[in-house]
Amino acid sequence: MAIISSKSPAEPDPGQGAAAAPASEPATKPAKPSPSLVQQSSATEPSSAEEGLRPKHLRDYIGQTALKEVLDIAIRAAQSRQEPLDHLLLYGPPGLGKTTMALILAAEMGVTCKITTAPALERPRDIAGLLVNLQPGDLLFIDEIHRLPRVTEEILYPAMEDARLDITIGKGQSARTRSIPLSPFTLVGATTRVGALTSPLRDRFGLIQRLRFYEIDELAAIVERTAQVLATPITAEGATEIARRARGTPRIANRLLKRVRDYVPLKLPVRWSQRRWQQTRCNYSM
Ligand SMILES: Nc1ncnc2c1ncn2[C@@H]1O[C@H](COP(=O)(O)OP(=O)(O)OP(=O)(O)O)[C@@H](O)[C@H]1O
Ligand SMILES: [Mg+2]
Repeated sequence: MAIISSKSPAEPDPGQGAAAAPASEPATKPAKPSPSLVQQSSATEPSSAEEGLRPKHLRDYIGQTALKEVLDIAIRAAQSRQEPLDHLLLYGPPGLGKTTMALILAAEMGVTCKITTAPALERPRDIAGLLVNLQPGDLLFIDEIHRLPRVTEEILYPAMEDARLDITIGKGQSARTRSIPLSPFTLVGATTRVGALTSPLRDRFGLIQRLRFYEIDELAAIVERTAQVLATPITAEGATEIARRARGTPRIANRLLKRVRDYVPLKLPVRWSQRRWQQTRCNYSM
């Protein structure tokens, strides 16, 4: 997976951020995170086509009933205690909604979601820079967390457990460790390979949740919702036909819907325009 990059005008030049430091430099100078390491979620500006299709609230997230129940309780408990949500590990095959759920959790908690991916956190100072810049309650989402380098992972241990960043100053016998307090935060890790996580890292997550493949009726509901977002008329039978071919995966269902949307107006133009007309009549109660 490519490193996420979203540079806003206010952000520093990538050449001056953490990513520009020499690879041998130890975690002594946590810097402002480079925009190539972190992306901030935005409810108003979808950064890609997929982004715009993501449900924004737990109530719009279709299926995964058991997961939603667990997270709903966790959210309400954290809010009543005015604490950040417990660290959460989401695992399951690609395209089932892990990133979507992380963004929803941040929205439900009313906090900022900072998104990064494990391969972007090569050096200790990459993760250190991210951690020290977190605001109280922020949600840090690390995708492909099973790919974290060992040295980065070890920095996360005290950060997750005690909201503390331990940094080593100097080398060899003169090396000293200094602790910097961090803002309390929530780490959400996502992985398709939970078995590849080390147990010290896995054990530091308060919640470990698996995403399951979706049932046909759930996928059909997702297709209907996506069709609505894309302003594409679709029948219940059509949504079910797409759902049947989606291999239990919302991303595949949405992709198939987009292909059907391209195909129908070209191959079945008359029926398409009739349906469009009916839909318009319906919308405006003509
Ligand atoms: N429960 C859901 N309800 C509605 N849409 C969903 C749901 N789950 C996933 N989607 C849609 O499927 C697409 C893929 O979801 P997402 O990117 O969250 O998957 P992922 O598990 O993070 O995949 P990967 O492992 O490849 O990173 C999104 O565009 C989202 O709109
Ligand atoms: Mg994802």
